[in-house]
Amino acid sequence: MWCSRTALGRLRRIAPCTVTGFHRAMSTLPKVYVTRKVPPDGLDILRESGQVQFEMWDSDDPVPRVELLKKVKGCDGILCVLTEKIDAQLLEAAGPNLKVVSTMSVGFDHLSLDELKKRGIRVGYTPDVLTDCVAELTVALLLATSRRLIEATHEAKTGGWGTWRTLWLCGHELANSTVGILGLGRIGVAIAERLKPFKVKKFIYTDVEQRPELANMIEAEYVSFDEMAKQSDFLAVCCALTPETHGICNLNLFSKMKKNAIFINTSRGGVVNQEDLYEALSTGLIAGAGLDVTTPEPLPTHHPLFTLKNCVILPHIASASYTTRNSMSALAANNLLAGLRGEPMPKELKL
Ligand SMILES: O=C(O)[C@H](O)CO
Repeated sequence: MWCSRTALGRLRRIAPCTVTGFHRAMSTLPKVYVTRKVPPDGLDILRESGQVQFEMWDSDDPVPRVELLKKVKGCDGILCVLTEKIDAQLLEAAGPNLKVVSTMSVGFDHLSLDELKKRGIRVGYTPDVLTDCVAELTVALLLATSRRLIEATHEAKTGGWGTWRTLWLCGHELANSTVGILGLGRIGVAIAERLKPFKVKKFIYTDVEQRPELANMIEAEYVSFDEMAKQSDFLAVCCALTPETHGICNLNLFSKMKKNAIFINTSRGGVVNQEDLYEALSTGLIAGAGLDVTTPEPLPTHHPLFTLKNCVILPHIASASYTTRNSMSALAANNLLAGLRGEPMPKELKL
């Protein structure tokens, strides 16, 4: 069902539509496929633009690949989320009309950038609008891990709470600590800004190159990867997943970290070697880990990491606030429409 504005545009959900004269009149509008039921703000923008006709996979679950390959055929634009692999096979299936791919995510490791570039397809993504939300969740996860909140509520609920004990459920505090940031960007800065009032002593960061402008905002010192491992009491991973960062958090890193260190990852699961992390956590190389992202997602419930009390695992919810998810969907829609008009996108990925 292909939908546009006016009568159909007023529908909050995309209801199945029958082919009518109205649809035939729309048939010259650029065709867009939306790969998931995205939050309403973005859908309203698409409908009210009058600029496109679009079809949406109207579900919270991912569109099956076979269906996706069928649906993108002949499309001018695709609005996707991070579970859809936009690779050579999909771009071939879409065909030569495809001009814009707009992802409702700041991460773009699901997009084959080389293949997109080769075909001159422009790419929109959604940085900035999720920075506060992701930073907030990162701090929550860090505290939940370092102060053992999940273990503590479990003990309270299940009869483990006996008398007050001097070292029971002790964790590690932020006051006077050194916080390391692996990959300093907007999100790393926002995390540091939130952690500063907890009386953190020092922020350090490492990256492929120094980022003086961002670092100055939080008075962070640039250090080598090894120094970051050695000095950090808390280490927050904020880098994008690229071939260079794939598996970068491995035994080499964990074995250099302090025994009281807390490792936090809200970027992508692929930056972590999970077997090595399991070893580090289970042998006491580091004190704890908080993960919002894993490989794969969802992480199977029988995965060894779930057996560890010192590992807190969340189901990729860092940007999950109503406000942020709506802003992401609105930005993704606006990127798509601008790209199809041949104008600069509000947030375009430079390929
Ligand atoms: O890449 C992103 O946008 C996050 O991982 C999900 O919000």
